[in-house]
Amino acid sequence: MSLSRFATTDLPLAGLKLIERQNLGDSRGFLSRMFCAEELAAAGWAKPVAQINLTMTARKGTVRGMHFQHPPHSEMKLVNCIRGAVWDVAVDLRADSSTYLKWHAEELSADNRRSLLIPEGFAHGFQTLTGDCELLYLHSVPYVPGAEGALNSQDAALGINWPLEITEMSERDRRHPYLTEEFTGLTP
Ligand SMILES: Cc1cn([C@H]2C[C@H](O)[C@@H](COP(=O)(O)OP(=O)(O)O[C@H]3O[C@H](C)C(=O)[C@H](O)[C@H]3O)O2)c(=O)[nH]c1=O
Repeated sequence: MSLSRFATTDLPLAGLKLIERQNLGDSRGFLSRMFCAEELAAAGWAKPVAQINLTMTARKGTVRGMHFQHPPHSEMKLVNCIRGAVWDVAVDLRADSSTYLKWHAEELSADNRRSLLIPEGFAHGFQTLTGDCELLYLHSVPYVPGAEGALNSQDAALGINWPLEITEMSERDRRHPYLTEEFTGLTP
């Protein structure tokens, strides 16, 4: 049996990866590995896990995001959906990237066991496709409130095509600024 517990797919934004967890099932149920430093180093996860967060979002159609941390607190995120299903979006904010301000989305769900490995320099957000969605985040650096940055998920300059009518968003997320020329991207 292969020791690999993950299938990794390169996505159109350099460094962004789709990680599919393998289930080892038997008559009792299954075992699924959520993280492996050695295997995921090959997919680009180059630091220890600094923090793990769990969020639950009750209402279908809710949007959270688009969040990032400013350098030097830029973070890698491994976003896992362990209950329900979400439309998970990463936006490339790397100032020197050929895909600067481009976004890519994947459907992550407890059933498809897919995760998004998001490199430093990206904003992240999602929309719930079901009720009671739980996301388990692995972060490569601690949460630094003063380093938080965000883009507005509705910004036409990003043009994110959210799949459902938006049913809920935090006031803080509603008020994130729209992009102006002053924003020139993130540099490490
Ligand atoms: C991110 C974070 C937040 N907090 C506190 C700050 C607020 O008092 C409260 C909720 O924070 P926020 O509204 O930013 O949480 P979300 O909007 O769900 O942010 C999450 O969703 C988007 C899509 C993401 O990508 C973030 O990484 C992820 O954490 O938790 C913490 O204490 N630690 C943390 O690591």
